[in-house]
Amino acid sequence: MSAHPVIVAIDGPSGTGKSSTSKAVAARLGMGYLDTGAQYRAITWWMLSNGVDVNDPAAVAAVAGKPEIISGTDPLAPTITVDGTDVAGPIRTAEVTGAVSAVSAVPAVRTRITELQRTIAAEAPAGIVVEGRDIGTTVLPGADVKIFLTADPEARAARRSGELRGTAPGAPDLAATREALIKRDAADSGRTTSPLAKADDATELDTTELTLEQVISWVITVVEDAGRKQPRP
Ligand SMILES: Nc1ncnc2c1ncn2[C@@H]1O[C@H](COP(=O)(O)OP(=O)(O)O)[C@@H](O)[C@H]1O
Ligand SMILES: Nc1ccn([C@@H]2O[C@H](COP(=O)(O)OP(=O)(O)O)[C@@H](O)[C@H]2O)c(=O)n1
Repeated sequence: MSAHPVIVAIDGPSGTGKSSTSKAVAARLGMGYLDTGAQYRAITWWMLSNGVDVNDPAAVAAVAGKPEIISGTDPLAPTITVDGTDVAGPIRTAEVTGAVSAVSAVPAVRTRITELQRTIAAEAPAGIVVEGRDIGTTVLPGADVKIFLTADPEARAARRSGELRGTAPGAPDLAATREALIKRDAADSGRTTSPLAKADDATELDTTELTLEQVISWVITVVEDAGRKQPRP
């Protein structure tokens, strides 16, 4: 369909539908999928597991190069390991969620993870959908398609809360989930190094009133249009 493998960047705050949309789009178009939040969660998990003070940026920076993080990019079965250990479950705990913004704000962490992300995207044979906070602005500024998803905080909290109730017994209630989500968004948007932001050339979609299927269809149309506009090989 195109001259080179298509690269799609999907950014936005928590609970806007980035992961669900990106996975489905990648699966239906036969592309790879990369969850960059999982990588920041993985390095955070390693810091916590090794007794590193996550609120001490110098301590985090000093060991940022140590863990080996490997992401599997099959959208039907994405994987994440740290030094060979499968951490797909442990990276979703409230402890990691509460610490990830502090760890991901450390420039040495971002440099390391950004390099990893660029290598994965460059090596994706059939193109890739990469989702996160700074993909369109910093990681892959030359992406073929850039999308910025948004949704009202109430909708985002309700979605996240429903998801946690389904997977984690004893999960926090809606108000607590909403508060934690708003706090994390503020930290992610306010940090100095590559904050959560919409790239100037990204297309924004408010998903508040849309079903997941509507969002997926819309993104697929945008990606297919971009593929058609590319020069013939
Ligand atoms: N448009 C939507 N309408 C309703 N629920 C949605 C929508 N998009 C995503 N969800 C649900 O919201 C939750 C969070 O979505 P997710 O894709 O993980 O968001 P993000 O990656 O942006 O944090 C999931 O349970 C997902 O099924
Ligand atoms: N490209 C990215 C992706 C995630 N992150 C960080 O990683 C955290 C977890 O990302 P995530 O995508 O798993 O978050 P959820 O919204 O899915 O809970 C974010 O809150 C950011 O602190 C980042 O800094 N840059």
